[in-house]
Amino acid sequence: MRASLIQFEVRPDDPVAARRERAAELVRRQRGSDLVVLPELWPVGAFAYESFAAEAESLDGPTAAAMAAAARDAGVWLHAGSVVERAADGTLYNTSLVFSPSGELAAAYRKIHRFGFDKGEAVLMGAGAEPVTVRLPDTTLGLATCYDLRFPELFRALVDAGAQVFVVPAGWPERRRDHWTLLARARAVENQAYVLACGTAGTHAGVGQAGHSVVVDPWGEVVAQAGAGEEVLVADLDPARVGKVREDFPALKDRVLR
Ligand SMILES: O=C(O)CCC(=O)C(=O)O
Repeated sequence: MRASLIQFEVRPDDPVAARRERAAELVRRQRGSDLVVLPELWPVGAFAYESFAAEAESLDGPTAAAMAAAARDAGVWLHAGSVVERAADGTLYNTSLVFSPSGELAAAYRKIHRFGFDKGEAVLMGAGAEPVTVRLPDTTLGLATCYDLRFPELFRALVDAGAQVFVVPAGWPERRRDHWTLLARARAVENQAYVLACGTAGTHAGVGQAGHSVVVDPWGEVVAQAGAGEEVLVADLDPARVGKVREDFPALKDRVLR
């Protein structure tokens, strides 16, 4: 199973429409992959708080439409990263979208742990409530977004729901890059699952981005890792390896607290 992580650069001077077109074109170029992943809030920028309300869209808005078409054109499963969703009651959410190769919306996940403490996303957005998994032909994805990576209980809930591959779009800051790789590996080791962690490149809203998207296998080994700039990171996953690691070293069976 081939995964392509598009470590997109949110260029501050690009209008949202241009970012959308560029991202769609990058997805189309991944024909031959099974799963393509984009990062968190790439249409607006994860730290461009002042633009969240103006750029919010519904789940059949322009980004969803462009991503559905790109998934269909490329014939891939597409985790399209996240958008600022405006729900019917006006609440904003940081919502990840997954499309099937025929362009159907297969899943939407509202980020549960909002980042910013007393500002930014934490005050501008509502919190999601439901862990989300997505069944693919060969595996099951578990969805998490950026700051969620710090909350192992979410990943355990996803494992209990059958997840074998965690997909984590992010806009992780350069300042905490060490945490990014460390936490991605920790979530892989403790859950004996693949982690596909796809961040952004460049600087937007004055926040330098970590890049260094990473694919970690169920033993915690780094299979592939990007550099700092815009890049497509390609890695081959063996879905059978999850079952093999869980069978050979059955630590998940020794859980006591649920
Ligand atoms: O947890 C972190 O260090 C980064 C989190 C973050 O930037 C986010 O969730 O948008």
